[in-house]
Formats: sequence, structure tokens, C-alpha cells
Amino acid sequence: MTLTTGPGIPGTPAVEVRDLHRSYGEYEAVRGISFTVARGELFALLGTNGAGKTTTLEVLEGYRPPSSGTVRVLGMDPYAQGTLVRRRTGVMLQEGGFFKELTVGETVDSWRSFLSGARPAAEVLGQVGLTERAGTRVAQLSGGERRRLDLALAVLNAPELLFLDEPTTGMDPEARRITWRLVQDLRAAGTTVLLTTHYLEEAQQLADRVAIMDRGRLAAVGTVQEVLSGHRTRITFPLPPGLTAAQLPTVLGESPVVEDGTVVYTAARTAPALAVLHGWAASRSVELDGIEARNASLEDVFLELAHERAGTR
Ligand SMILES: Nc1ncnc2c1ncn2[C@@H]1O[C@H](COP(=O)(O)OP(=O)(O)OP(=O)(O)O)[C@@H](O)[C@H]1O
Repeated sequence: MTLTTGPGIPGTPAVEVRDLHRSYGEYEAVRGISFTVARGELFALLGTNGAGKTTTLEVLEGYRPPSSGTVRVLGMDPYAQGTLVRRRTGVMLQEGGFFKELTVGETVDSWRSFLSGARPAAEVLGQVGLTERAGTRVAQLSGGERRRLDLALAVLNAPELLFLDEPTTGMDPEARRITWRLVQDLRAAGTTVLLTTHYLEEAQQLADRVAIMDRGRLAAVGTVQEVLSGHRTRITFPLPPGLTAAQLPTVLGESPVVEDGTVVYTAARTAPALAVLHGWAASRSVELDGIEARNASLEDVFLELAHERAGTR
């Protein structure tokens, strides 16, 4: 019997991380993180510079053992069972080690020779939009094209689980779109994808769930919506002429802050807050010109983390 697994369906998760710690000498880069990635899920690991994302990925890829805690990849220990794990996973590192004198086609062919059951070179190059560059030397590729070659090599063995470390760094918007489409196609075909990125829009576009790392710990895990819930909408408008901050109303129990002539309310419930403000303005014949309500974004969550960090320095 074949067991089907996927998000929400019971089965061995593609990735399980339990209380992972990883140190470099005295310095603890990863400080006790836990999360799971379900089969078929696209999971994005986000974080500030030096948060520990690459270290976490390297432990999952079997390049480093945990200092403590456990990780399981497709139910296996990636450090102890590296060969078995690598057969079923694909890895796109931040810096691919290419022979720059080989052409794109020769590079793919040489990698194919190490793999049993590798996909045809033409198929993979077509998938990443590099067909036209097959005869070009790697040294002559742009940074974005090199990333796509990295990606081609990572999917050569038709992996069940794909690790992508900052897959679109250095790509122009067109190349980024090609990569997003490819990642979405792979996911639609059932591949589990764990990626790290600095582009919050990338996570928002692609990921079923995200985890935000900060200084070796997980600050949040969940769908983008879950991560943003609890972060309030910002309602702003220029302070109307002739009014002082003290004359502004409280809205659903919240007093405003006035920053550089802009009134800022943060609201848990947007529509009722706007209704209160408009009612107050109408009763006083005040015009709320330029009023804007903006939902919290992942960027706001990052700014809050940076703010907290500055406060704990
Ligand atoms: N080989 C190493 N030896 C010593 N310290 C290291 C090593 N690799 C990483 N670190 C340190 O561990 C911390 C986490 O690094 P890591 O590369 O995992 O972060 P990251 O979240 O991937 O960062 P970035 O977004 O900048 O790539 C950093 O402070 C880094 O300087």
C-alpha cells in the first residue's frame, strides 16, 4: 500500500527539527529551535543577517552534526545517513563550486555522470531557462544565470525534498519570476521545498509556512497570515490644520501617536476603527484628507525584531 502524505495528512514529516543547537567554538549560532516541514510543503526560513539560517540548513543537509538536539530528514539522520539522504534530496548552496572553464552543458553532463537515474540534461536546462546558454562557459554567465545553473544541478536527481539557500539572490526580476515558477511547479508536482530568503515578497508569494529566525532562535512560525495576526493595522493621516494632538479622539481604547505631523493609530480591527474616526471627523466638520490603513507586513515584523534587538543591546 502506498501512503500519501502532505500538508495536514498524517505521515512522517519531510523535516523534523527538535531543540537544535549548533555552536562554532564558543559561539552558539543556533540556540534551540524546533519546527517540522510536512511532505509537499513549501517552507521559508527567514531571518536577519547572521540569524543562523544557513547553519540550520547545513545541519539538515548533513554537512554538520547538531551540537545537541535532533534533526530528521525524510525520517533519517542526515549526518549519519548522508548517502541515503542525499540520494533523495537536492541542495542549492549559496555558492556553487563550478569549474569555470566548462560549458553549462558540460557541467550538467559531468554532474549527471555521478548520479544514477538523473534526468535528461536538456529537460533540466529547459526548466531553468538556460537552453540557449548550453554552449556558454560558466565563467561567462551572469550571477543570476549561475544561480539558475545551481538550481538545475539541485533538481537533476528529481529530489523529493529540495533545499534552496537564497535561491534568487543576484537575479533580475525576470530571472526571479522564472525561478519562482519553477519552484511552484516542483511543489505542485509534490516536491517538498525548504528555502531561505532575504526577500520577504518571495516568502509571501511562495511559502505555505514561514519561520522567522532571529539571533539563533525562532521568533515566529506559521502561515504568513498566522505570523501577521497579532500585528496591528496602521491607520495614518496628516494632523488636520488647526487641531492639536490633544484634541484627537481615542479609537477603540487606543490613543494616537503624532510623528512629524502624521497621526498614527494602530488598530486590531480596521473597519470599526475607521468608522469611529470618520464619525468623529464628520461630527466636527474635520477633513481626514490622506487617511490610509495598511495591514501589517512581514517587513513590519522584521522592523519590530530589529527594534527589540536595539532595546536589548
Ligand atoms: N564556520 C563558521 N565559524 C564560525 N562562525 C560561523 C561560521 N559560520 C557561521 N558562523 C556565525 O554563525 C552565525 C550564523 O551564521 P549563518 O550563516 O548561519 O546565518 P544566516 O542566517 O544564514 O546569515 P545570512 O543571512 O547573513 O546568510 C553568524 O554570526 C556567523 O558569523
